[in-house]
Amino acid sequence: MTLGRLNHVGIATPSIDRSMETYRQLLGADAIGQPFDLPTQGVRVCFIDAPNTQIELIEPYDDASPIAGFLRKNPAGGQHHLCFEVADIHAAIADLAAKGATLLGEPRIGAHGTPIVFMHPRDMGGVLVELMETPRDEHR
Ligand SMILES: CC[C@@H](C(=O)O)C(=O)SCCNC(=O)CCNC(=O)[C@H](O)C(C)(C)COP(=O)(O)OP(=O)(O)OC[C@H]1O[C@@H](n2cnc3c(N)ncnc32)[C@H](O)[C@@H]1OP(=O)(O)O
Ligand SMILES: [Co+2]
Repeated sequence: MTLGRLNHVGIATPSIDRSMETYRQLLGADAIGQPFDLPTQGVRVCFIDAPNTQIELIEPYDDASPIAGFLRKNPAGGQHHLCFEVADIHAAIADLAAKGATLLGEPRIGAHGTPIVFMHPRDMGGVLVELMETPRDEHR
């Protein structure tokens, strides 16, 4: 596999509404999307566009959400994951498995409508990494 673009930085928050306001007021963010639910991933999501990447605000959708677990340990929220693009998610998974990395489950459709998969943080120096297949019309 080849490392692709940094697609987004995932930020866990107990309140998307409050976080949107913080990014708007303190950082001058002016391209803030509408929040939407993604029950299959257990999250409510809102994207903020920065010039070179996106911030993904994520709030738990329910108590079973991975973000609910994260917030129990970090009640104020915080940096949760980095998401890098890959050209072919199945090729990336095969390559990583051959290198002994642990993938967290099967690929699922993520917030950008393409398959995503997560790597265990212990393989990446304590950083939770999401791999996302680049949308077809954005291959470069
Ligand atoms: C919006 C949709 C989608 C997109 O399209 O972009 C998303 O981004 S969805 C985002 C939410 N989904 C996920 O996070 C799915 C993958 N995550 C998981 O499977 C789990 O959260 C986990 C990473 C396996 C951890 O879950 P769990 O084992 O239940 O929690 P523990 O608290 O026991 O943690 C075990 C171990 O991992 C460390 N950890 C947990 N979360 C993180 C994190 N975000 N970053 C870095 N490290 C993390 C935790 O500290 C434990 O470490 P040790 O104590 O050293 O064992
Ligand atoms: Co993400």
